[in-house]
Amino acid sequence: MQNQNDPKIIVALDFPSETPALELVDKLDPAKCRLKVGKELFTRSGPQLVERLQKHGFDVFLDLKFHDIPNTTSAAVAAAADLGVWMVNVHASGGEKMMTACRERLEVFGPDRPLLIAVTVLTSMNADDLAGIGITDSPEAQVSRLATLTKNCGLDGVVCSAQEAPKLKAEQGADFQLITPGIRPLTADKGDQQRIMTPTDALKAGSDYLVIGRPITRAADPLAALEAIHAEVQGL
Ligand SMILES: O=c1ccn([C@@H]2O[C@H](COP(=O)(O)O)[C@@H](O)[C@H]2O)c(=O)[nH]1
Repeated sequence: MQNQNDPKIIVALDFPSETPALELVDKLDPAKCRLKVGKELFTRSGPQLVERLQKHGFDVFLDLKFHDIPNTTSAAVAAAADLGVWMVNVHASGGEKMMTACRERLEVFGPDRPLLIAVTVLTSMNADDLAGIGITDSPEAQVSRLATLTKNCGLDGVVCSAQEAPKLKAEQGADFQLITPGIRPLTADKGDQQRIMTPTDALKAGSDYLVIGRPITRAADPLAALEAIHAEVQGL
């Protein structure tokens, strides 16, 4: 069930175990943020933790970025739907057949199905990284191509950098959801992210949801860091 407040900030719970994750979650308000469970925490703590977070009232984005053959991937998104998550994702580079199979598999879950989105180009990648895997187009062009494929397969949106948001909103329309990691307040470390934007600029550029991890979770006072971002974007 979707959070009626529709908070735009998704806190990435990238922790090595559920103890520090729950320590932070206990201080958070589900009216003000959603939570993302990714590969590390899910591999450690599994579906039980996701259920626990949901019982606390949080919408959960299960960020496992499935990438496999259509039969395997569609079964995995159905398992995520059974778990009751708000959002689940696959890699767009898995292609048309895989994404279509996933979308079709979720139809039986009706209107309460999770949002199904596809990762375009990881925000940690720049043009050189793309060239390294044989893609000579710019990240922006590759993101556009994969977003068009994703929309044609009937998915709800993509993971991209906020830098690509204006182009994608123009090309794919306002309803196509843009979930943007690589969010960095001005004072935050870039870390391994390449295509970054501040929370304010990202929302102004057309991001629907901001995925924010280390600027909150590694802050000396994570709650204060989240509150500062929340205050910054309030009313945008
Ligand atoms: O392209 C992508 C797709 C997913 N992510 C995930 O988002 C968070 C970002 O965390 P930060 O600490 O704010 O960098 C992380 O869980 C990634 O797995 C991404 O960064 N880029």
